[in-house]
Amino acid sequence: MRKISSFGKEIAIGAAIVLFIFLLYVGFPPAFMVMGLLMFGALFLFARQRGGLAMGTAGKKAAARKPAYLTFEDIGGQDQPKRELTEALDFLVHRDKILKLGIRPLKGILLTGPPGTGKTLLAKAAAHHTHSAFIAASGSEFVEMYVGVGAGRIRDLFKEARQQAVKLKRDSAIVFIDEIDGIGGKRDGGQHREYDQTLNQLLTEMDGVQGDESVRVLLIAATNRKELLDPALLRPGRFDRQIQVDLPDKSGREHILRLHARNKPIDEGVSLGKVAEETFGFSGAQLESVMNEAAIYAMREQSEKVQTAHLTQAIDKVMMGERMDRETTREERERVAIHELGHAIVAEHVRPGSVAQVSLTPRGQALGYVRHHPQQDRYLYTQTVLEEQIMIALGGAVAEELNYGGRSTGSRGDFEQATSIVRTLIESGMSDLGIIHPQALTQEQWSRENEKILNELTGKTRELLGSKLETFRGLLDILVSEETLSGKQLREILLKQAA
Ligand SMILES: Nc1ncnc2c1ncn2[C@@H]1O[C@H](COP(=O)(O)OP(=O)(O)OP(=O)(O)O)[C@@H](O)[C@H]1O
Ligand SMILES: [Zn+2]
Repeated sequence: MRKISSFGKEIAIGAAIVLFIFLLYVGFPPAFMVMGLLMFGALFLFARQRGGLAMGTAGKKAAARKPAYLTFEDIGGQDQPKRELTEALDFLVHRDKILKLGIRPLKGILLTGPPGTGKTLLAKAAAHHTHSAFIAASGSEFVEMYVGVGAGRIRDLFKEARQQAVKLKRDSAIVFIDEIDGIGGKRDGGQHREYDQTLNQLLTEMDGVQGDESVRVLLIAATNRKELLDPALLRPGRFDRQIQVDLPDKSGREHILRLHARNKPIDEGVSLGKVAEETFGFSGAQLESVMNEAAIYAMREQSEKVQTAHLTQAIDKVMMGERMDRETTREERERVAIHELGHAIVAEHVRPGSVAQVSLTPRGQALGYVRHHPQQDRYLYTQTVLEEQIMIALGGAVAEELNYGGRSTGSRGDFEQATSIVRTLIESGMSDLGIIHPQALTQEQWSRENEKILNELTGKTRELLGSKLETFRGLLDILVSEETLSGKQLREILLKQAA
């Protein structure tokens, strides 16, 4: 919350306390105490409202978020992004040195990666690290119908950042814009002017032509769809640094869980390392939910500590999302469709002609499925074949992640399948461990290798599907309305898109 609103709140609280003391002092009957309480409430609301009204539109949502006080130590995992970010920030910290050497000052840092991985946290920590003022907004706040409004808001945002820095006696400010693709997406020919103006204003602010050099403004932006960004934004002098923020690996997950367990009584029997193992593919935000939900389960059972069972329940709940025995909505069907298309597109890519049908009809536990042409029984599998199978299995979750930023329960069976193929790879000596006796492998070695292989193949799958996001749209419409898509249809559309 910014100065103005906390100031108002202080007045309100102060006034209420004075009133209370007064009432106590004169010994009024209880009815007056009730009145005092009511007045306290009214004053409090008034102060809040005043604080809100006094804020600019662009800054309002930003100010509703938490303040910037957060350090890199409060962020779990993400060692590489943290390192890259602090290196980049040195340019801001050692400003004089940089100027002396004639190095072009850093204008922007782009954080890319799936939602909930801590991009916002990194930006806040960056502000703390560089003693900068911090102001945040989301790209979606600038999308307006009227020409010039979005551009004006960008101008206000940067102005506000500079003013705040002056007020806090800082010589730099960090502006954080989440979902930058909302403003800086590719301009394809027919785009209307409003959009161009907003982006142009952003570029102008980044170039810093307004000359007030007493405060340096650094833009940190985040997106989970970098491929949609206008190339103008990616030119040197704009986002000079691009930092990939991925889903946390196992040790990262454990670190994040630990951070979110800090304020909770955890039973000695709980192994957060185990929880980390069971949450492959979870984002930091999902892990935070797991800890929170577990504490809620503990409370419900009137347990004083969070126990393993609570955590297990919480993992299930977070995986399931909101979905619980009710009819599927269009939204859900779209999600299932995206998931199944992920499997199908990877399958067609690694084994052309192999998909027989993609269907959204629930079958058994699954809400959708991909049917493959029967393959000849194989007795020998090469490493490539096994890796392709793993990629097909991962395709569903990766497609969801690329299109929605998160995963769902739908992928649980897929991960089990992927893991069991990984086991085959390792046990037949096709992993980096070489030829080993399976029994000689410790649990730790096993899961490290498993994680490594899965991460690598997830990356490959992501690359493959990431280049086909357009195709998803077209296929999605057909699949959701028809509920099935034949292998032939799929191949035709894939070919057309590739042409
Ligand atoms: N690395 C992490 N360490 C600790 N907590 C994390 C981490 N990543 C995410 N979280 C938790 O998830 C919440 C959301 O993270 P954050 O807003 O930084 O994600 P984001 O990458 O900016 O996502 P989005 O793109 O959806 O805005 C945080 O407030 C925090 O509770
Ligand atoms: Zn699946």
